[in-house]
Amino acid sequence: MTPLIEATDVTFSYGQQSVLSGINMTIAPGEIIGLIGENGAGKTTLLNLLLGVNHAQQGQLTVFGQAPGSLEARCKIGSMLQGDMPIQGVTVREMLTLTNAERQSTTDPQQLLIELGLEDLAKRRLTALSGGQLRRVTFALAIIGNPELLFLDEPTVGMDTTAQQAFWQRIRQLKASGKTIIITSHYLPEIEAVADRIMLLKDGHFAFEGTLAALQKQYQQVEFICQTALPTAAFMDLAAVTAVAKQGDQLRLSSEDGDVTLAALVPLLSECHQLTISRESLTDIFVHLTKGVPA
Ligand SMILES: Nc1ncnc2c1ncn2[C@@H]1O[C@H](COP(=O)(O)OP(=O)(O)OP(=O)(O)O)[C@@H](O)[C@H]1O
Repeated sequence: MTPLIEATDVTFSYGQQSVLSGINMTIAPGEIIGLIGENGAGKTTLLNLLLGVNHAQQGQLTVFGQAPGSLEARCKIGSMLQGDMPIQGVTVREMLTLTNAERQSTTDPQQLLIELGLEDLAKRRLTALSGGQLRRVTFALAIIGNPELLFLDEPTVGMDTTAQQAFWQRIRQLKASGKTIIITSHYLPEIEAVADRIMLLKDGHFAFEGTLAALQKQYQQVEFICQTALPTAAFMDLAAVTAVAKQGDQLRLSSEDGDVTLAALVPLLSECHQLTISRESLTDIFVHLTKGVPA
C-alpha cells in the first residue's frame, strides 16, 4: 500500500536549537498513530512540518506523495493544533462554512453542528468561547469536509468529561471509516485505547515505533505477587525474572517476560497462594523509556 506519509532523515532546528534530527517514518492509510513524548520533545513541531507550516532543513518528507503544504494536501487534511488562534469577529458557523469551502467540500455545516452538540454556539464569535468550547469547535473545524488525514495535537485538553467521551466516540467512528489520524496526548490511556501504533519522540528521533503489543512485549514489566513460605532464592533464577523481594510471606517478583516466567513458575504454584499478576500500563512504560531507564 502506498504510504500516506513518508519521512526520511528529516531534521529541523529553531535557529541554533535542534529539535528533530533523523526522523524516519512511514504511515499507511487508515492507521491511527499515537505520537507521544515529553514536553518539548518536538511533537507539535513535527505536525507543523507535516502541514507545511515549517519546513525541514534536511531530509525528505512527503504527505499524499507531495511536499507538505500543497493545495491538494490542504484539502485532505484536518488539524487541531495547540495555539490555533481564533479569528477576531468570526462566528462559529461562519468559520465552519469558510473551512468547508476551503476544503472544497459539500458537508452541511449545520448538520455537523447538530451532530457535535454545538448548535447553541453557532452564532457566538470564536473569541467569545470558553477554552473547552473553543477546543470542541476546533475539532469540528478539523473534521468538517471529511478530510482523509487528521492531525490532533492534545485534542482533549480543556474538554469536560462529557465532551471527551463524545470526542473519543467520534474518533472511533472516524477510525472505522478508514481515516488516518496522528494524535498526541499526555494522557496515555486515551492513546492506548485507539492507537494502532505508538511513536515515541525522544532526543529528536523516534526512540520507539511499533504496535502497543510490541511496545509491551519489549518493555513492559510484569509483576507477580503471592503468599509463600518459600525463600526468595527459590525464585531468583526463574526465567526472565529481574527482581525478587519478600516481606513476611508476601513475595513480589518482577519479570521482563510474563509468559516465560509464568511457565517457569508452574512447578512452584502449589506453594504460591493468592497469586496476582499485574502488567505495567503504557504510562509506566513511557516513564521508563523517557527517563532512559531500562524497563
Ligand atoms: N516557534 C518556536 N521558536 C523557537 N523554539 C520553539 C518554537 N516552537 C517550539 N520551540 C521549541 O522546540 C522544542 C519542541 O517544541 P514542541 O512544541 O514541538 O514540543 P512538544 O513535544 O509539542 O511539547 P508539548 O508536549 O509541551 O506540547 C521545545 O524546546 C520548544 O521550546
